[in-house]
Formats: sequence, C-alpha cells, structure tokens
Amino acid sequence: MLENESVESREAEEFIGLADFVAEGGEQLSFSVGDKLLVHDKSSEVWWWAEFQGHFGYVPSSYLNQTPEDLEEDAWQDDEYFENYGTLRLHLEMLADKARTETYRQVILSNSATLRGRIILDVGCGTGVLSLFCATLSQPAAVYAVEASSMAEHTQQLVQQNGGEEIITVFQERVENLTLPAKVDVLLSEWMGNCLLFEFMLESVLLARDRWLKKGGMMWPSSACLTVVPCQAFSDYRKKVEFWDNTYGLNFSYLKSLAQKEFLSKPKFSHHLLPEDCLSSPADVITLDLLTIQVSDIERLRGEFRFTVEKSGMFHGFTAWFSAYFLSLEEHGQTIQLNTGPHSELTHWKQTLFMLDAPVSIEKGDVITGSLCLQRNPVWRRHLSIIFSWNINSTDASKIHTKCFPMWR
Ligand SMILES: N=C(N)NCC[C@H]1O[C@@H](n2cnc3c(N)ncnc32)[C@H](O)[C@@H]1O
Repeated sequence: MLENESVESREAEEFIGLADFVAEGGEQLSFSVGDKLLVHDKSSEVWWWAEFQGHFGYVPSSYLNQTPEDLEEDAWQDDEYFENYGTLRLHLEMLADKARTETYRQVILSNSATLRGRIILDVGCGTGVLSLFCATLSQPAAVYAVEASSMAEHTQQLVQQNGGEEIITVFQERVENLTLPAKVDVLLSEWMGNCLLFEFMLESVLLARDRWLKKGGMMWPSSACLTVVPCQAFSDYRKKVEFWDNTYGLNFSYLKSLAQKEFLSKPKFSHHLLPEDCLSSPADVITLDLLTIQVSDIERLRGEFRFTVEKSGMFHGFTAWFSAYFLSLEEHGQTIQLNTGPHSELTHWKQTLFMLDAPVSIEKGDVITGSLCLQRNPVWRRHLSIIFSWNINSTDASKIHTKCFPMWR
C-alpha cells in the first residue's frame, strides 16, 4: 500500500458485471450482470476490492470484464467476424464436417416432396451448400440465400456452376437489413456455435424468423438443447497442472496455481470427450424451441441438473455439447437429430470441457446436483459466460461450489 493513500482513493478502474453475483458474508459485494463497478484494488488474483452504489466489498475477478472505450462499433465485432467468414478456412471446416452437412442434406432429402413449390430462406448460407441441396434435391419455388460476408460473391458463382440460378437468389447482406420479395415457408440455417450460442448468430436467425417466416412456417433446426455430463479429464489435468510437480526433476509446483488460472479459467473448446470418461448419464439442461424463443430470452438461459454417479473416479469437471432437431414437414414424418455428443460421430464442434480448479474424488452412487447458466456478455454481444453451480451429496446451500467461465471475453 502506498504511503497514506487509502485503497478507495487510488485511481479506480471501471469494470462491468458479466453475471449476477450474490455475496456470501459481509466482506463481499453483490451485483448483477451489466452493473458497472469501480475496482480499487486488484492485488489478489481472484478477489478484487470494489465499489458499487457507494458500498465497498470483495468481488470475484472472473465475473468482471473491462468496459471498452469505443463500445458502440465494437459490440458485435462484425468487421472481424465477417472478415473471418470471407475466407475459406471456416467454410472448409464446416463442409468437411460430414455429420453436420449430411444431416442437413438428409433433412432436405427426406422432405423433398413437401418442399415442392415452397419458399426457403437460408440464413448465413456461406458457400450456399444448403441452398444448393434444396435446389438440386427438391423443387422449391424459390430459395433466398443470405450471406453477409464477401463469401457471397463466390456463392453466386457456385450457384451458377451447379445449375441453381433459376431457383436460388443470393443476397450479400446482413439478414437483419434484408428486404425479401416474399415471406418464406421454411427458415433454414446452420447457426450453432461453441456451447450452442457462441457468436450469438441465433439473434440474427430469430430476427429473420420474426420478419420473414410465414405464420405456421418451419424452423430448421426446429429445436436445440445443451447437454451436460460430469466427467474425468485425467489427460488434460496431467498435462496442464500436474506437469509442474516434476519438471525435469525440478519441483515447479509453485506454478500450479498460475496454471489453474491460465488453463482452467476458460472452457476448453474442441475437447474430445471419450464415453468412458463420462461419470454418469448426460442430461439435457437447456432446451430451445426455435419457433417460440424470443431474443430477450437468450440474454440468460438457465437449467438445473442432478447426476447420479455411475462409476467411481475423479470428477475433473463438466463437458457440454448440443443437439439440434429437425421436425418433418410431413404430419407423421420422422424428426432428424444432429447430436454433437461423445456417443455420436465427431463433428467440428467436438465438445466443450469446463474444468474445476481442483479435481474431486467421486464414488459410484454420489449425487451431483446444481445448475448451469448461460449469461450473454452485456458488452461483447457475441460472447457469453457459462456459470456452473454444483454440490456433491448435499443440498446445503452453504456448500454450493460456483465457477464462472468466460467464453471468451
Ligand atoms: N457458427 C456458425 N454456424 N456460423 C455460420 C456463420 C455463417 O453465417 C453468416 N452470418 C452470420 N450472421 C449473419 C447475418 N446476420 N446475416 C447474414 N449472414 C450471417 C456468416 O458470415 C457465416 O458464413
């Protein structure tokens, strides 16, 4: 502490709450997502001394984010986002994902008769592969293929070279700013990101639905769910944390706390969860009905879980993935599912691993109860925080563990 300078008087920095935090004990300070706090002391890694509405107290640093000066134009990071999608790298990754692309192809093929004469909107069409499936596997009256990135210029060529130009119209535009010739019967889109929501392209899809989908129209996907399972992750924990116990015969365990903060404070995307590392049966914790969900609903989604451990081992954390469901256009047709979980064909999303700071030994029969909250980032609109709260063999509220994982800011 500098001579005769109180903590409160030092130049404070403004931070914004990424999620609701409820203080436990007098020393801590409660706040809600979006609240702006003044942080006076960041000397501790984990707990900062902050002020909010004239009250002072400790707040968890993982729940806070700096507010950028030039907030407006940066909130969606659109320049960077659409620049990324203007190159082939991400489209190659999506097209090379057979499970993903074949599922959409199967949906169109199995509904080809009913798609005859219908109007389809493909939101975020990329290379136009889904629109071309519609035009070549069925006889729709029209397909509106909307792509905001510069990829749309190439999509126009691909449509022509694959004989789709009679049916497909490519619009190089953000779907939010679009004017279409007519409302549509089917809104088709592949919008899913890490942990289902990352990128929040879903907001664009819902705005397009509200503006352009006919009453009684079909959303593809029709519904989606986020699935969670408690799991082991020996390999990750060994490589990132236990590694420091014996580094070429030297004891670097002093670095373990730094390793936890650096490697375990954010989710690990593209994690490949093996079925044998699942400690219980998975549970669908959050479910979205894409016909009825509102943009305001996706600010904060919450679900509860209760897992009965089916094998003894180490509880390293939780793994999450999503499934998307495609209702049939026919009355009693079959619903098609795209499951990105460990028991299905691996997709480019793989799964997402959320590691606890310290693994817990767990026994068959133990019960892990808790909740998962997807809290949209109040500043960076394509980002979110995932907050896990859990308890083992107890419902005593005082023993609930909580960890907030920013994805990614
Ligand atoms: N996670 C994903 N499936 N991302 C696919 C995103 C694809 O949709 C495009 N896209 C995303 N948002 C929009 C939007 N609001 N309007 C038009 N295209 C969009 C993006 O350029 C890329 O080609």
